[in-house]
Amino acid sequence: MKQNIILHKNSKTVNTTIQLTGSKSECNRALVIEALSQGRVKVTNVSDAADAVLLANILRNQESGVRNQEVVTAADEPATENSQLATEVNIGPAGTAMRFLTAYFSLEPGEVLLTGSERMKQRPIGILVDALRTLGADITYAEQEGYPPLHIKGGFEQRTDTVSIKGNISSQYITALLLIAARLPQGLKLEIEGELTSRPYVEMTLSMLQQAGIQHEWEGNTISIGNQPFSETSIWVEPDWSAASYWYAIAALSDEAELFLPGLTAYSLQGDSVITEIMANFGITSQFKDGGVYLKKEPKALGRKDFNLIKCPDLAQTVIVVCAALGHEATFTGLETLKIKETDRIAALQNELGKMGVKLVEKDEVYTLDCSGKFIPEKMTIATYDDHRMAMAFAPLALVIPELEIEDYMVVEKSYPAYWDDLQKAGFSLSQPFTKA
Ligand SMILES: O=C(O)C1=C[C@@H](OP(=O)(O)O)[C@@H](O)[C@H](O)C1
Ligand SMILES: C=C(OP(=O)(O)O)C(=O)O
Repeated sequence: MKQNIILHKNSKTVNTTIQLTGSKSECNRALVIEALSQGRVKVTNVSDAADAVLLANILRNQESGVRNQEVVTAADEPATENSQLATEVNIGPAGTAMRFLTAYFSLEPGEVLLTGSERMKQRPIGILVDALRTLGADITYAEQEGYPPLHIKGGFEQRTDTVSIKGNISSQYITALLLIAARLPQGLKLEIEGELTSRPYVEMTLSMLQQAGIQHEWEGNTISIGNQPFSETSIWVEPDWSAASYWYAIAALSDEAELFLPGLTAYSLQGDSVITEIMANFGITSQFKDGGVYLKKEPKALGRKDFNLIKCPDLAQTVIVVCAALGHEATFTGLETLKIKETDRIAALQNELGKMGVKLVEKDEVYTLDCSGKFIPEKMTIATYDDHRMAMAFAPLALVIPELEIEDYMVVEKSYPAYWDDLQKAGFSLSQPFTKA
């Protein structure tokens, strides 16, 4: 059952140490690499993020041939005595896992019906399916053309080594293909058409493959990976910088803040570590020492007004909510992909910021905050739209709004299950709303 939570924060001071769980993005890549490496690569510091835990269960249970799921017949192929049975794999709301597994199950022998939550069935996957079909994969749509669920008959014979793919919809399609590339008999030459969105995520993939012994070349718009073996190695998953962004937001909305986040380094594979630069504009200093990062709030006039978030879309809600709370009328670009994430994040932000009189106005793909009608309500209830980042990005508003209610608070489990416990540790008080019997 979906439940709400009410947040209060009396003092505007925070001073604590928060140990963040492993990065969902790094962990999901590492798990796929581990599975593809046939026992050579081991993942350590597996994330507590529900999406990563689910992916680990699916991939690590495969040897038994069970994949931890019920065996069903694919919807587009009624059961007959001769038809093969497909194993149903349900990845819920995990977009990254959906995309990575589409490539993975195309490669590995076996038949799978890969499905997810209702929202997952609205998140496009046609670009990836087309690319895999060009390579030779056998994938059919079990419901709507271009969207999950997918019926995948694995173990395809490779037809070509060269595939062209649009870069501006989701980098996850590109990562999915790169992850399996070294196991393709002919390797892969991936030509990226047009602009590449979320580029640091592709760089993260290539770096992690390199850690596992897989070499690549990236020349112009083409990434090439030859058929090659994985090395014996272990991959340690760094703490999650996207999760760290909520602590930067908390610091930005506090009067005094001193926080220590162990395990985070300046040389992260995660593009979201750019939160250190973004939040420097809000007076938050980041000092890397003792194997982690110290955040400190320093008095500073708000400067920067333009934020291009094309490389770090998961920071959009964090940064936009902080700007709204501070009445900082900034403009944002690079937000095009937000409409196909866990929810339409643009619409969700517009609705929820509207509850404090702030507008997020779009013109020619430039989004501007209009704070002219901004007010601070005594109580505000935030809808979260099955999106963990809506809950986590709005919670810091408890530092400015006396009573903040967050709907369906358990949604944070997707990437940061300990979020509410950590807020309590930082001095936020949490209570369940009174519900009539
Ligand atoms: O590869 C990844 O781990 C991710 C890539 C990004 O998606 P897009 O490439 O679709 O923007 C990001 O939003 C998502 O949370 C994680
Ligand atoms: C977009 C996200 O995740 P995914 O695409 O993996 O569902 C996210 O974590 O913000």
